[in-house]
Amino acid sequence: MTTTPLRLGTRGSALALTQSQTVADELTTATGRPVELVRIVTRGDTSSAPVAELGVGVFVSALRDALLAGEIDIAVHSYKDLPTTEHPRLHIGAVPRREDPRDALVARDGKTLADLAPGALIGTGAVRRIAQLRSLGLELQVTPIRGNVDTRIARVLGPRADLDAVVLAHAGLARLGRTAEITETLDPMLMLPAPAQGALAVECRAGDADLVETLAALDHAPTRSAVLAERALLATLEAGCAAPVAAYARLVRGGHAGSTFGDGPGEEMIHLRGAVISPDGVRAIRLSRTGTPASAAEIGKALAADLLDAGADTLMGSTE
Ligand SMILES: NCc1[nH]cc(CCC(=O)O)c1CC(=O)O
Repeated sequence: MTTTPLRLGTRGSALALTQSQTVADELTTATGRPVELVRIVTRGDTSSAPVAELGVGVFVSALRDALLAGEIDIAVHSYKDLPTTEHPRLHIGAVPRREDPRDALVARDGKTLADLAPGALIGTGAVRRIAQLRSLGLELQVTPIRGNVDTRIARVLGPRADLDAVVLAHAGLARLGRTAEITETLDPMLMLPAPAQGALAVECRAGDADLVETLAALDHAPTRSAVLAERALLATLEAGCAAPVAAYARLVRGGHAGSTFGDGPGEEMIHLRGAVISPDGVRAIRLSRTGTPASAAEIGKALAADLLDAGADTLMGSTE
C-alpha cells in the first residue's frame, strides 16, 4: 500500500473546505491512502464583481490549472459551477451522492415565501432564482446579492440586516451546518433548482489511470445519471437560449397502473423537469420527460429541444 498522500485541491471558502474534507475522508476510507488538502485561490474568491460578469468557470479554472500543472491530483468542484463542455484532459472520476438539490429561504421572523408581505426585499445571486421569484407574482422585490454563505445570511439575520430574506442552495447550508436558519425549503414545484445543484464533481487528470479507478469507488450512479440529464439539457439550451434555465432529475419507479415507463414493473426511470423563465418572471416554459437512466443525456437533449420548440429562445425579449 502506498502512503504518498493524494493532493486534493480546494478553494479556501468554508463551503469548499467542508466539501473537500468530506471527499478527502471518503477517499481515505475507500483506499486507505492519506489525502492532504491544498488551497487554491481563484479569481472568484478575490474579486467582488458579480459572478455573472466573471463567468461561470471562474471558481473552476484555477483548480483545473493546478490539476493540469501536476500541483494537485484531485479537484473537488460544486458540479453546478462547472462549464458544460467537457475538458479534454480531465476526467470526472466521481459524482458522490448528492445533497438535497432544492433551494432554501432564510427569512426574518421564521417567515415562508407565503408569509412575506408585498414589497418584501429578497436577495439572491442567481438569475434563475430571481426570475422564478418574480414569476410567483407576489410583488416581492428581488435584488441581486453575492458573497459567501455567512455574508448572505447576515443580510437577513445580522445586526445590520437590510433584506427580509435570501434564497440559497440547501446543499451549501447543509454542508456548513446552517440548516437551522432555513425558514422554508422551496418545493421544486415553486423553485426548480439549477442543473446539478447539490452535487459535487471529483476530477482528476484523464491520463491518471490509477486515480480514475480509485475515484470510481466514490461514484453514486443515480446521482451521476440525474446530473448527466440536467446538464445535457443545460448544454443544449446554452447554444440557443440566453434566458435562465432550471432543471431537476429524479429517479422514479415505473410500473404503476397505466404506466408507460420502461419495460417492466418497478424499473427505475429518470424523470427530468426543465424550465426556462423570462428574466422578468412574466413568462415561463416548464416541461418534463422520462426515460431510462442509460439514456440520461438523450433525455436532457430531447427536453431541451422540446423547450426550444415551445419558444424558450424568445423569453429573453421580455425584460422590464
Ligand atoms: N453559485 C454558487 C454556489 N455553487 C455551489 C453552491 C452550493 C450548492 C451546491 O453545491 O450546489 C453555491 C451557493 C449557492 O448557490 O447558494
